[in-house]
Amino acid sequence: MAQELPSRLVIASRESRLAMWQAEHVRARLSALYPQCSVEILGMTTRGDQILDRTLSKVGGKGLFVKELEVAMAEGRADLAVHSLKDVPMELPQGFALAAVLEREDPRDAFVSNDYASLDELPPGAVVGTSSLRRQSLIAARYPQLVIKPLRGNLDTRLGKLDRGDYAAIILAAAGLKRLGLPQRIRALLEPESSLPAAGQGAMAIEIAERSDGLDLMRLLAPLNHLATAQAVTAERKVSKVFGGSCQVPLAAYATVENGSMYLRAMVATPDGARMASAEVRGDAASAEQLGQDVAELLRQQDAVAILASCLADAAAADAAAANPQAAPQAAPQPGSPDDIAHTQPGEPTGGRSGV
Ligand SMILES: NCc1[nH]cc(CCC(=O)O)c1CC(=O)O
Repeated sequence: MAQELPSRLVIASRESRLAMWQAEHVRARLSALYPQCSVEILGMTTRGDQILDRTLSKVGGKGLFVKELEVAMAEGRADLAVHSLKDVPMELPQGFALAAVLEREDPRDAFVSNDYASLDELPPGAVVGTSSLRRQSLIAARYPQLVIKPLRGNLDTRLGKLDRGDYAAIILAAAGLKRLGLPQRIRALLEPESSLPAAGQGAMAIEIAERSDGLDLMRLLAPLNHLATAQAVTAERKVSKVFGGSCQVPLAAYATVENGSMYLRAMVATPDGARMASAEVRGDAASAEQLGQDVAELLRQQDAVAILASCLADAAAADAAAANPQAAPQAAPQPGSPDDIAHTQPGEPTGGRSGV
C-alpha cells in the first residue's frame, strides 16, 4: 500500500466557483487520507464554460464541460477530475471511469426570489428563470399561469440576473447554493413529490483515466465512495441512459437508499408539462441498474413513447428555426428550450441531454 502512493496528485477542475469548491473539498479529503501526498488543483476553462450564449449541440453537447478535463488526464497533466455528477454524460469515453461518488448533498431544487416566498405566491404572469427542461416542465404543469424564461450561466451569474430584476424568481439546485455558502438565498425547497430531481443532482463524482504506470487510483479513491449514494445514482443514471440521447426530453430520476433498500422514482414529460409519465420501484439497492431498467420500462408502458416522439419533433422544429430564423420566426423562442447545459442533437448518441 505505502509504495503505491504517489508523491503528488493533481485534480482537474472547471474554474467556476462551485467547481473549485468541489475540487477543494476532494483535495482536503485526499490530503487528510494521504498526508504524505501533495494534492493540487489544476483549474481549467472548458469550452462549455466559454459558450454560454448559444446552443451547445452544434459543438459537442453536454460533454463539453467534461472533455477538457479528460484531455488533461489523458495527457498526464492531471490524475483525477471532480464533477457535479449531474453534468457528467451517461456514457464516458473509452478509457475513463468514475472512481468514486461522494455522499450526496441536498438533492432538491430550490426556489430563489427576493420578493416571493414560494412558487404558490407568484402572481399570474410572473417570470420564473430556469433553463432546465425538467424544471420548466414541472413548473408549467402545476403553474400554467407563470411565464418560464431561460436562465444560463454559473450560479453567481444566475443570482446576478435575479437581483437585477430580470426574473421574479429562479430555480436552482439547493446543493450548489449550500456548497457556495448561500443557503440563505433559498426561500423554499421543492420536495421530490412536486419537483423530482435530475439524475445525479446533488452528488459529486471523481473521474479517472486508465493509466499505463500501474497506479491503482481506483483503490486510492475508494474510501471517498459513498455506497448508498453510488447505488442511488447508478439507478438514476440508468434511467437517463435508457431515455437520454434519443431526444431533448425533460427527465427526472431520484433514488433513496435506506438499509440496503432502494426507492426509485422517475418521470418523463413534454417541455410544456402537458403530458407526463411517472413511475416508481422498490428493491434491493445492490440491483441498482436493474431497478433503473425496470422503472424505465414502466415509463415506456405509459405515455413515454409518445412523449419521446413529441420531444423529438419539438427539438427538430427548434433546430430548424435556429438554423433559419427568417423562415420560421414563430418557432424560435420555444419556452425555455435552451438549457443551462446543452442541447444534444436529436438522435445524437451522446446521451448528454437529460432534463437537467
Ligand atoms: N445545471 C448546472 C449544475 N450542475 C450542478 C449543479 C448544482 C450542484 C449539483 O446538483 O450537484 C448545477 C446548478 C443548478 O442546477 O442549479
